[in-house]
Amino acid sequence: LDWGYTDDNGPSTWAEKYPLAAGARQSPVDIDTSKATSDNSLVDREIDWSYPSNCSYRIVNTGYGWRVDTYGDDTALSGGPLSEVYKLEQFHCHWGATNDEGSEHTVDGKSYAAELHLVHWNSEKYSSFKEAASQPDGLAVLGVFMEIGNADNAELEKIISLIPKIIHKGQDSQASFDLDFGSLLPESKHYWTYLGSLTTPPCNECVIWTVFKEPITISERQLEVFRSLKSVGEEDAIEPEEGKLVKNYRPPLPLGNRVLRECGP
Ligand SMILES: NS(O)(O)c1ccc(OCc2cn(-c3ccccc3)nn2)cc1
Ligand SMILES: [Zn+2]
Repeated sequence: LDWGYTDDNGPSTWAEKYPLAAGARQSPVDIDTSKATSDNSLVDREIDWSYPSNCSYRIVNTGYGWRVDTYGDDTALSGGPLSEVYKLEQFHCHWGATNDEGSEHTVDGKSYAAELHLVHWNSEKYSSFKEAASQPDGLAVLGVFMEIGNADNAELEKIISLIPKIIHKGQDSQASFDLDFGSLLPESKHYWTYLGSLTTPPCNECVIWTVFKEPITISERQLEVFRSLKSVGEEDAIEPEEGKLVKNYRPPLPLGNRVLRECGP
């Protein structure tokens, strides 16, 4: 792997091959709640999403985690900090080896056990995800914190049940399940928003981030399934315990002189 999350290819080494990783508009950041400024324009234009209740998906092991590719047709994200309508491209998750780490964004220094990212691209201004990913307003990512709860997350379970089919890097599985995205998002629409980047190489500074304040819950068992994914292909004959994707989060980068806005208490 030319980049990853181990000591020899992890976040502190990325800038060697991916110079954007050393930029001034990088993500994630620590959300210092005392620095957040509330902004009436965010309140006036409520963030709004519409996702289909059921459509076909492809889940893939990228070597860095699992990713569900949606075929963004009748999806739409607008309002809040966004000036155009964005389409859902994919969603994925970041987690840690233990439950006291794993999220990418932190809140006043606190980490959550995992963080879900719903990745959208500006289909009003650009003609593809890849084109949008090289523009400063190209992507809109919704970040949802995940904390450990007793109950399984029923919607996530539909995804987790497919993970045993994609244990090795490069494996994928086609599934058409009816996914209620609404329940992958918290009840409260309160959020923080700032301008940032992809949190993995090539670290393009193309993301308008919206991080919800309220976490959703996931069970310890479900998180363990995430950690059973491997970062190597089936053909890489290595020890069974080696190559496990036990963590895939980038620690926070400085907010610098960026504005951090919030909507809702
Ligand atoms: N973790 S996250 O939600 O920030 C996040 C979201 C999306 C990402 O896309 C990776 C990517 C970008 N490109 C790309 C290709 C051609 C041109 C430009 C970009 N290819 N793969 C990475 C991290
Ligand atoms: Zn992500």
